[in-house]
Amino acid sequence: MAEQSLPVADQDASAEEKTSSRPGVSRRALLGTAGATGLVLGAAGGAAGYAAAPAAATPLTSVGSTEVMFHVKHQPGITDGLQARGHLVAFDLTPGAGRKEAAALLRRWSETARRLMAGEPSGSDDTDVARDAGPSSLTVTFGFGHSFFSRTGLEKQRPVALDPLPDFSSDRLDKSRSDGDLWVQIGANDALVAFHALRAIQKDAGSAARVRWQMNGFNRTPGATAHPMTARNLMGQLDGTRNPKPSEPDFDKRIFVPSSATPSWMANGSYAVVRRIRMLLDDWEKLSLGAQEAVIGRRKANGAALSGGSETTAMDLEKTDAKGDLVVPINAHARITRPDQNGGAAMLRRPFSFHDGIDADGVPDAGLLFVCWQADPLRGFVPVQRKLDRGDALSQFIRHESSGLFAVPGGAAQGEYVGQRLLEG
Ligand SMILES: C=CC1=C(C)c2cc3[nH]c(cc4nc(cc5[nH]c(cc1n2)c(C)c5CCC(=O)O)C(CCC(=O)O)=C4C)c(C)c3C=C
Ligand SMILES: [Fe+2]
Repeated sequence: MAEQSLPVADQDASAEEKTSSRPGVSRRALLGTAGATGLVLGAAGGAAGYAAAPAAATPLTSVGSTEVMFHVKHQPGITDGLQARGHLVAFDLTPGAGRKEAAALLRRWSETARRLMAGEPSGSDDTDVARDAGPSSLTVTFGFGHSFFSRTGLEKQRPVALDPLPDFSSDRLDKSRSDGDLWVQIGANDALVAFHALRAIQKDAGSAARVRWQMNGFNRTPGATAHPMTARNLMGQLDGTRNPKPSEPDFDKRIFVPSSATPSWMANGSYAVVRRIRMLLDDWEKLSLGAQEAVIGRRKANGAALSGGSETTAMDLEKTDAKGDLVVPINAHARITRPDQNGGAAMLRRPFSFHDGIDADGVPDAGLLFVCWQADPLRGFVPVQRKLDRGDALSQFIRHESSGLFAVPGGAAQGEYVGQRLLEG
């Protein structure tokens, strides 16, 4: 079976350098031995953690002790495994705030993210909400929206790839919950750790920026299953099976901006497309199992293609049944989204599910916070969404309600803040 939608430490050789379970215990060792319930005494609770903590540090499992590094080549939160809790927040700079204020904000945010990802308090005014929980695989990721560049007088530095996405006929977008000058993605395997980071990031914004929209999501808790599995979405499908893997030779080329790219501040960065996609669950749940499987082209139980085999068996696009009909229908979602059906277009999907209660008309406000990563949206999300727009069996069960496109620069080097090369270049 594929890993939890995204490759975790065991699949991604470089992940070992990006995560650690202190003290001196690698994440891989923990997963392989004690697993998610393995105790790590004193991790993140001692000298490196809450400085004012009592002498006896809280024992942590590997879930709590796992730390994702902040100073890495690509920002955290892109290739890391799906986290149990997530917050997506867009900010607009306040009137009067420009490049100088934005630079100071990114400097503050980067320092807060570094500290919290290491399991340290955010500062002297820390609220203690994340006390005892360790870093819990917290990641904080920062991006810039199209409007950021005119607000800060940096139009010449705006990448062409950040041009607004085209309109899609199936879009039902709420502009107030779309776009934004700045975007922050927070993920953690502990809900309190994620909330704590969200509050710290919001407080850091001070008078420089205010929240434009916020969305909250979740995934299965890592460690809930004995072996890592591809995650399920709220329609019950295994979602993420065919995500590109870091071990594949063209992974970096597909997902990350090359170091030689222009503008140079985007070297090693990526572009995030964010869509709040409502699932029309009342309609979906009325379908028979067979009809649901035909919509996707894969089995619900194990994610295998309808042409046979297991989750990882290649889909046979030509296979027909006794009547001569294609066993993977021509409009099946998993058929028409494939790179080989879209001129090679590929993306790394790293979503969170959401559930914001029940609407006035009694239907669940639930679905997918679809976040996908690519080196260029015109060779990733755009052609695939155009194809889906023309005839995806899934389209009558979903509704795209908001949209954002953000330029996410490469990771900050030691002593640097995220976006410094843009803001001070
Ligand atoms: C434009 C990109 C995509 C949108 C929007 C999208 C929405 C969406 N997808 C599912 C469920 C599944 N998607 C699956 C595969 C899949 N989907 C996309 C792209 C978009 N999906 C791609 C590129 C792929 C992989 C294609 C391939 O390479 O084979 C699957 C099958 C399992 C898997 O590979 O992940 C499911 C299930 C939902 C529910 C949804 C909107 C709510
Ligand atoms: Fe999909």
